[in-house]
Amino acid sequence: MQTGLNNRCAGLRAPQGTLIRGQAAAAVVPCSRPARRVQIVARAADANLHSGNSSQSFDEQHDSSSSSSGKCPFLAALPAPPPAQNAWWRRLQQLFSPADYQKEALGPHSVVAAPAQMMMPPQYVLGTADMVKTAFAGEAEGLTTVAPSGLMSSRSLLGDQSLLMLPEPQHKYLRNLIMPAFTNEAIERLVPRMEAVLQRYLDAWADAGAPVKAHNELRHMTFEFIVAVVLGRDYPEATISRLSGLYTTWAGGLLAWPFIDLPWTPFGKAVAAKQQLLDFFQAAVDEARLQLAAGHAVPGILGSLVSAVDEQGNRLTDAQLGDNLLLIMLAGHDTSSTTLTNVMADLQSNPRVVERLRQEQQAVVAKHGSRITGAILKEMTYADAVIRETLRLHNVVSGLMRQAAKDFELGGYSVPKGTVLYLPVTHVGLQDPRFLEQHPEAYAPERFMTPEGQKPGAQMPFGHGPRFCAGYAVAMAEMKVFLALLARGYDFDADTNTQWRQEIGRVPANGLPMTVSRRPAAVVAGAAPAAAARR
Ligand code: HEM
Repeated sequence: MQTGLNNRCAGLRAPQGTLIRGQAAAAVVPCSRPARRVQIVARAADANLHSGNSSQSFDEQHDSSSSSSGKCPFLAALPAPPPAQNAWWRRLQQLFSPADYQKEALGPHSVVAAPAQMMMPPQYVLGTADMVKTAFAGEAEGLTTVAPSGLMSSRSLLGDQSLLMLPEPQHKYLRNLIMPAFTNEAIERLVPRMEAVLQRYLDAWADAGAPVKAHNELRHMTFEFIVAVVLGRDYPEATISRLSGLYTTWAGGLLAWPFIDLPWTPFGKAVAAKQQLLDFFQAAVDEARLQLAAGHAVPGILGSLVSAVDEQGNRLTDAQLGDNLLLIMLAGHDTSSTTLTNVMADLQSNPRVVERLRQEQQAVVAKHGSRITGAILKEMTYADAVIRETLRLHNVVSGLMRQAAKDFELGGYSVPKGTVLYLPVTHVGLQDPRFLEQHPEAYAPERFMTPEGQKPGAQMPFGHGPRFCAGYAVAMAEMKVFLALLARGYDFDADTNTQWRQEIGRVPANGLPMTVSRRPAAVVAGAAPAAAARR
């Protein structure tokens, strides 16, 4: 399939008729260049896709239309967005309090230009869900591209073949090979393993007989979980600890300026940790390939990855597997653990929500027994809404970047090629028009249970478009299994009296001390009246 793009200079179209804070967003700009077709479906035969040569930039591969000398006169006549409402140094706030930064920068505007910084491309902050979605989706049409990370560390630590590093169409090609590992059927097979890992942690906390630091424990739990579901087997505790330590060192290197690769620098240590992780994955990949060749089913996400074949019969290379196993493990544990930490704090503050979670579990257990399957998870609509509500208020990925791959128009403003687009996912989620009249500051999972609330609306905690979170279904299954087991079998009491600081999402300064105890067996079977979490 080829998707054609009519390359008028109105490349990025805001939805027709959208009114953006009093300004009509042009749907089609009346300034045509000859239409140009953009190949967006990846085949191995496409330029160097399988060998993975991604050194050529997206622009070099695809765009010769919007050089500065050939600007569309219509676009040239459009204004630039108004300047951001806050001083340049307030951009630091982006790191510590992203939601406040996003709100202040935008003020009453739908899009603003962040203060210029020397040697840096211009940056626009987009303030409506429609604009943000259009920028995300524009990548599939060749109008935006993943923003180059300002961090030198990213490419060397994430690897050339990481989905996060690849522009289109290489990204799409690789994603098509990777995604079968994340289908509903693939996840269905993982549910028993998920349940076993999560149950073990809950039991250990109950057996501790003393408060555990929930945030740290949830990080361990989600790490062990992701190792188990990706590699499809259990490893001894010593191996998990070693891998977890290597991950911490490796991920720390992404921000370890100066990026000097010497054995004693944090960056050098991260490079060494990455190599050890890749060696570990390579051994698992070699073993999985042997099993596959011998006609055995290979478990876990790795099993699907080593089995994946493109239409020319190519399989994922060692580099593609290594870089993306690194990514899946990184993307798949701190995000979930931080979300679950926030869920625990939100539940602690809202006993009525705990009560309703328990009622849902009693109904599910009464209908299906205590076994959890993928189909049964779908019936846990309240647990689903709880996670969505926590992500609405305490989103982990607060903002994302894209870059204009050519000149285009957005909401009546010109966006020159190269402009970095900051997509303030948290801000637009908090401004979701569906909830503005419904106490948006309140914790109310029920808002996601109406037919209207079930639509995505302005909520994009997992992104949107071609790079939508690959592990979305795994993450939701993991968090729902955890909530189901918790509500069925345990009481908890968490100390939410703490400061929250911004890391990957907001994390509690006190680590969220939490006491866990088992509930009477009758409650698990759905016979006893549900009680709220102890306060
Ligand atoms: C609460 C949990 C999670 C949240 C909030 C989350 C959020 C996100 C977001 C916002 C993106 C889009 C990045 C972009 O557009 O540039 C993303 C991408 C990704 N996520 Fe997640 N994620 C979560 C869990 C997971 C899990 C459990 C896995 C793996 C099992 C995973 C694997 C990935 C991968 C591989 C990508 C890159 C996709 C691509 O570039 O095509 N994530 N995630």
